[in-house]
Amino acid sequence: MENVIDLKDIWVSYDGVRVLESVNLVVKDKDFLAIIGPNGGGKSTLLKVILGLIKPDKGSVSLLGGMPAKTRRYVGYVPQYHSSNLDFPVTVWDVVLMGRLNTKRPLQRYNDDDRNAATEALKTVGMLDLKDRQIGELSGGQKQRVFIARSLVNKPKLLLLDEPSTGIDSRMQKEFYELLNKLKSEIAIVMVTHDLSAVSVYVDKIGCLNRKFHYHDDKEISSHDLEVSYQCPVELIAHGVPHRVLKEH
Ligand SMILES: Nc1ncnc2c1ncn2[C@@H]1O[C@H](COP(=O)(O)OP(=O)(O)OP(=O)(O)O)[C@@H](O)[C@H]1O
Repeated sequence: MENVIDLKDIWVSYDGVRVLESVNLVVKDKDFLAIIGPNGGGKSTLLKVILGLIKPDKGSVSLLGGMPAKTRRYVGYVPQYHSSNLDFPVTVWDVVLMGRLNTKRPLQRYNDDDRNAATEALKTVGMLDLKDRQIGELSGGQKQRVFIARSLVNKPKLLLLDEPSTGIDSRMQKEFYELLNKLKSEIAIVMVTHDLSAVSVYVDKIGCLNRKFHYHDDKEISSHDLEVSYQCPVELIAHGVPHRVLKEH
C-alpha cells in the first residue's frame, strides 16, 4: 500500500519569513505520530500543507497516494478547539451529521446512509447515548469525542488532530488518548500536541518541528533533541512554558 503521507523537501514562507525548511515526512498506514514543537514552530502550517490548503514554495506533497485537493476528503481533520464557537444551539447528532455535508449536493437531504454513518461514528467514540444533548452542555473531553466522531463519518484513512487535548481536564485525558489508541488499529493518526506526557505514553513516533523537522522513528526522544528543537531547557518544556515567553523574559 502507498504511504498515507509523503512530503519531500517542503519549504514554506509567509511574507518572506521562512516557516518550514526542507521538511520530509513519511506516514504509513496505522502509524500514530505526534508532532511537537514550540509555539510558532510551524505545526499548523505543516498540517495545512498536508491537506493542500497551503501550496509550498518548493517540494512535493502526496496524500493517500495523490494530490491533496483530490484525496483530502478521505482525511478526518479535527482543527484546534475553540470553545467560543460552540455557543449556538445544536445537538451532538447535528454536529456529527454535518461531517457528511461534503458528500452531498447543495440542499440535498441526509439519507439512511448518512444516519447510519453518524450512528456508527458516535458508537465508536462512546457518545451515542448523548446524541440529543446540546453540544454546548458537554465537557471538553466529550466535545472532542463528538468532533472526532464528525471526522470519522466518511470512513477516513487518516485522522489529523490539531492539539486535541486542549479543553480536556487531566482526569479525562487518559480516556481520550485510549480512544485514539483504539482508532489507531484501523487508521493512521497524526496529532499536533503540546502534551509531552501523552506523547511518551501513547504514540508510536515523534516529529519535533521548529522550522526544521527532527523526526524519530520511535517515541524515544532525547532531552538534547528536545532542547535543540524548543531552544530552552527540557525542564521548562515539560512544564509547558511556551518558547516565546521564554525568549521575552
Ligand atoms: N497566514 C499567515 N500569514 C502570516 N504568517 C503566518 C500565517 N500563519 C502562520 N503564520 C506565522 O507562521 C509561524 C508558524 O505558525 P504555525 O501556526 O504554523 O505554528 P504552530 O507551530 O502551529 O504554532 P502554535 O503551537 O502556537 O499553534 C508563526 O510565526 C505564525 O505567526
